[in-house]
Amino acid sequence: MNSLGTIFSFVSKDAVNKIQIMENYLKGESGERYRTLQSMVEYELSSNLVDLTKRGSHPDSGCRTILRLHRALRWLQLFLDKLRTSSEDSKTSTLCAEAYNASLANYHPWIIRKTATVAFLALPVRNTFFEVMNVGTAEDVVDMLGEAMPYVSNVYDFTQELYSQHNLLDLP
Ligand SMILES: CCCCCCCCCCCCC/C=C/[C@@H](O)[C@H](COP(=O)(O)O)NC(=O)CCCCCCCCCCCCCCC
Repeated sequence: MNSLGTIFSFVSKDAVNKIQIMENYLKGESGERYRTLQSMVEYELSSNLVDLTKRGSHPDSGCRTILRLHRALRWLQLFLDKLRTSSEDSKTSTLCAEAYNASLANYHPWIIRKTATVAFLALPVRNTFFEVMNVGTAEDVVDMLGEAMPYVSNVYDFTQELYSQHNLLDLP
């Protein structure tokens, strides 16, 4: 992200902030409960640590923080798949915007959507983007993405199922 330029700092700042929230829970006195998604959900729900309908005394619960990152993982899943199946002359900005509009955009206010759309325009063409990813040739990247995709999908599907069971997919 950082190698893509400061224009994406508003994205990585938010992601880093949310990861920091989860790391703090893991280091906290109930750290044990945050070792798995299931135990986090059970612990926070049974201890009333989640704002279920509107943001209140638990604005940064583990459940809502993971949900925000889970939605971003959906964007990443779509974006990586488009990268993997795109042609040489595809524009990363288009692939990124299509993935964003089909996922995260639905949860962001107008101003974030506009900022993100402008930021995407700064993305390099596909092969330059692959060089930035520093994984090797375009073929190496496509192979690596093909290997990584099942893991990304497994994590996404597992979280989606767990959150859907506990009706946590719309946390404020
Ligand atoms: C490769 C270029 C990366 C472009 C990133 C596309 C995602 C654009 C996200 C724009 C939103 C960022 C601003 C944050 C807004 C937050 O309000 C919003 C809601 O949280 P809140 O309810 O606490 O406020 N936050 C979120 O939706 C979470 C955003 C987290 C984005 C993480 C993106 C990770 C990107 C990983 C890059 C991998 C590059 C690909 C390499 C093969």
